[in-house]
Amino acid sequence: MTPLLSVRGITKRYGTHIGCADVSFDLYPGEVMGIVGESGSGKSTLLNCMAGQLVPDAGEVVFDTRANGPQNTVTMSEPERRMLSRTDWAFVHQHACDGLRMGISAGGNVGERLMAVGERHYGDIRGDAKDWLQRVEIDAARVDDRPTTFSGGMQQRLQIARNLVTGPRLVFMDEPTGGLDVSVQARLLDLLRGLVRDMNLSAIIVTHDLAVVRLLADRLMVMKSGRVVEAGLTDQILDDPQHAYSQLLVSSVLQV
Ligand SMILES: Nc1ncnc2c1ncn2[C@@H]1O[C@H](COP(=O)(O)OP(=O)(O)OP(=O)(O)O)[C@@H](O)[C@H]1O
Repeated sequence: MTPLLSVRGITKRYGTHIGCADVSFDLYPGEVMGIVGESGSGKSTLLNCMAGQLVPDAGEVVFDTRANGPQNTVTMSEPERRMLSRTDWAFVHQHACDGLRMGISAGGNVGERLMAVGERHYGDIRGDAKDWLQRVEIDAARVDDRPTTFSGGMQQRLQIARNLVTGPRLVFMDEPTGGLDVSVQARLLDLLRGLVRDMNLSAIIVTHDLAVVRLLADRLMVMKSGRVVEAGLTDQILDDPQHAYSQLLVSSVLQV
């Protein structure tokens, strides 16, 4: 099977400082990869390099495009990459305000992404937007309300609807449950798990929270100082971490 995403030797420096170094892995269709590590370990740098938001100093990110098969997204043209990020890719930010347009309605937020891929029929767009609001457990009657009137959990669910409405195949998530109350986090995780399964989504999830990866990720990469120190099946790493740093990470969480 062709990997959906093939990452080879991704390295990003900030001046002389290493953001991430020599990261390689394959992600297959329907697979969810978790990236964990302490603050400053390079998780966001790696995620942004993979999602085309940062240009790596070295390495390739090869994505199996629908139209032309595997393509290196690091060297593809900006318009091609932009089109990918509207169609096949989605990016869920930690702070919903970074992924939503707070000044337009909830329906507008979902509909905008449909229009970006060529949908023009107002009635269809509004209908799809309402359907998606319901799928993320937001009352369709709120379609004309602005996200500023929503709770933090609702804003995050709206961001997810906006991202998934165009049927992407790969979703990048940066701390999707960060900053939310524990009960709100649990509901969001349940929702995400259902959507990933129903849509057969592939996802890469950066998080501090091992409960998030335990629930969502098939595989895990543990990062420290910009490098991957351990990679493997999530349950295996969490139940029997091999690297001293992974052991510390797992035990420090268990003690909380
Ligand atoms: N714009 C930048 N300029 C200089 N150094 C940076 C920049 N962004 C990140 N770094 C450095 O690169 C390293 C990796 O940072 P990164 O944000 O990728 O880590 P992280 O694991 O995502 O951390 P966090 O969990 O706190 O978001 C850190 O040492 C950080 O200080």
